[in-house]
Amino acid sequence: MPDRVPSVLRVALPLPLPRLFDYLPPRGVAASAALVGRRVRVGFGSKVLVGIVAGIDAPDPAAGTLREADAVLDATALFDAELDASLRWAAGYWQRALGDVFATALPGPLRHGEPLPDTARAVWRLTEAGATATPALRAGTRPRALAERLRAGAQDEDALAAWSPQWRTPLRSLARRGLVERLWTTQPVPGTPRTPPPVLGAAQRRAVDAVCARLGEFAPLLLDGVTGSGKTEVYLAAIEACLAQGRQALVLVPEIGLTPQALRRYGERLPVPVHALHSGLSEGERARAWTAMARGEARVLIGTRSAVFTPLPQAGLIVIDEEHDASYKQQDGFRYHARDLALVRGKTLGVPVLLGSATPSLETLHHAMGGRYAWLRLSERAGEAIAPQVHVLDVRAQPLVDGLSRPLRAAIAACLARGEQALVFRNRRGFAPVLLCHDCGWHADCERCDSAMTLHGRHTLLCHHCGARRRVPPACPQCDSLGLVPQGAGTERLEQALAAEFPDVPLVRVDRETTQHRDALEKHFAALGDGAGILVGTQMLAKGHDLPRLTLVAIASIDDGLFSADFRAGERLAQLLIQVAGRAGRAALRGAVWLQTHHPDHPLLRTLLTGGGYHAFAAEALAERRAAGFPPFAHLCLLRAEATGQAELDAFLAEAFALAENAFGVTRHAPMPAPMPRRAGRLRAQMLLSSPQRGALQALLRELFPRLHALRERKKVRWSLDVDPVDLY
Ligand SMILES: Nc1ncnc2c1ncn2[C@@H]1O[C@H](COP(=O)(O)OP(=O)(O)OP(=O)(O)O)[C@@H](O)[C@H]1O
Ligand SMILES: [Zn+2]
Repeated sequence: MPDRVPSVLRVALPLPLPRLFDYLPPRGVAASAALVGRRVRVGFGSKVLVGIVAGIDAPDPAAGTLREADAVLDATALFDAELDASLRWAAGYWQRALGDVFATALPGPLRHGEPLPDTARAVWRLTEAGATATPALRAGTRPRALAERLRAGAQDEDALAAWSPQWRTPLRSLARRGLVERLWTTQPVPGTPRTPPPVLGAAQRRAVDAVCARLGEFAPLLLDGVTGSGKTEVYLAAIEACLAQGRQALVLVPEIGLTPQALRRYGERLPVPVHALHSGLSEGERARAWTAMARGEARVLIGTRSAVFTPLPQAGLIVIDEEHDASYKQQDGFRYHARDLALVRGKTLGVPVLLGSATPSLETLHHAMGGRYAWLRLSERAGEAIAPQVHVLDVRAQPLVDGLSRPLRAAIAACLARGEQALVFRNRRGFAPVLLCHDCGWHADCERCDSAMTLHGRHTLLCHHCGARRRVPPACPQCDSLGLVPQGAGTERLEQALAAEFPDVPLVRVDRETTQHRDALEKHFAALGDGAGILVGTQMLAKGHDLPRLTLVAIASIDDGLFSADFRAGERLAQLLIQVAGRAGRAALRGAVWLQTHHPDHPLLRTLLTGGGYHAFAAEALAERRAAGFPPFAHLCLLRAEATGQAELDAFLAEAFALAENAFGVTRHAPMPAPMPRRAGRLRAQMLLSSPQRGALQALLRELFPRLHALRERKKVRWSLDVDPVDLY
């Protein structure tokens, strides 16, 4: 065999090891560059894995006999040149094995080696007989309404489902009479009846024009618009312009932003079917949406974090709604940030990336202030709505019963009496955050975590960190007193108190427990009706919802967030407060916000609520970050480690610390316990690296990552590198 001829496949396997694996091509297949980007099935130890050919190379003379790959699974590469380049960049930047990154980017079925799915969609249209018969169908019936709808054009099943959850019944009735027929197509279906857009305000118009002027080139743009200012209308208009140029659009939304309500809004306004990609879908549905975009059949995709990995062969625009949202950062495994990856893709693709928020992240705001991002502002609410009035309620000298003061109860009562709706916000689920012994001060802590257990109902203690559950003890385990009292109020307790006080209005609780399914939120809103009513809930209520009768937002407490040690805690809290306050008075009715606090003079609250609002807060916070050397003025990487024994943990971090010794331009901070030093029975510690130069930090990480993998201690320690961590926990 002539040596040094490229004849082995360098395969990226879905393993956390930072290297590629060499295989001979399957018998009868030549190792050519054309194989790069295709999936192969290979034996690995006793297992069979699906990997992606990352390159073709000459065999390493030092390597022993190589195994043959079992099969090549694709006729062409799965990732186009841009996506391939972006994924390689992501693997390098967030320090993750390429095989793992490739696997994350693929929908489940493709990752497991299945063929690309069939992407044809079922479409219904009137038959000739149906077109003739429609006017004769009984008026006011559902079959008639459906036939009228189909007269305007054929509709795919998603559009019908968005029109009515019970669409199948009238459809069957028409089908039985031969009035409708189904066909399968991969083409977008034209002629879907659409809701006309509102007339845009001047600021909205300017923003749309600014985006449209940049179509066809990379441009990062921040759409900085107060809550209810009509940012979504700007996205929609920009997407329409992008579609009119024959290009595709990708819209990213936060985890909980993608309600059926939001999907319907896009679906009814855009002239093409809107595809969705999120964790509520089956793996097969996700693979179909991914493939339809890859083939150019789908033109618009809305999805959560992982939708950022969708191929965009005819990209025109990327929109990131609520760009500040923490759910864009993956918090385990491959810790990528979807917003940042979207910006990199936008640059490679040469398309604008539109970041929207009422409370932009300090990083993004800093870029806008420095002129690196175009800064589009919407400072007023759209249509008739005006900004809500804010009242800060000093509760230091007020008796709180079940977490609610008398003036707040009165404000809620007045709101309900006007036939309007109130939202009572508390970012703690459960009945009470702490169970305390009134006599000796004992409180119920988790046995496996350094954390208090939350009381749920009357009898259950639950750890929100490890899921541990136990029954409330009959008496204090320390002093036998019977005086165990719940301290503070979670959503469950607020719900009970409000139900007792206002028994005649619908009351809905929205938190993780009551909102398991994706359409649960919509059911909750439906149960609220459109008269007087109360919503109680956590931050799930803070985002994106538009309830026209909602005029009062009551913030029961955010005091526990005011004194957190995390450098981003203030930013998070400010964003949450502004977002939840932004639910009040979004339509014709004026809104009000009431905030109960024991710290009315806290600088964050003063600046945010009575001073200059979010931008004044952000200016102060940026000055503090600059002084303290925190992002965006420094770049961080957190090495997190956990182990069952303290000695292994310390030894691992000591070695890591030593490895980082000679890094140029990077500060290595001494290892220390994590803010929660014990979780689920494991000890946790961390080491922070920081640098004012992204490049210097990246250079260190490139060296450090493989060396950490080679450490002797690594086997007993679970560790991860978190580049640009969103929190230090
Ligand atoms: N130009 C307009 N004229 C009249 N109504 C409008 C206009 N633009 C938007 N609206 C309406 O104002 C409301 C708020 O708009 P939208 O949901 O787009 O705001 P947003 O900025 O995305 O809000 P948030 O960030 O708070 O979720 C919606 O009911 C929308 O239909
Ligand atoms: Zn626990």
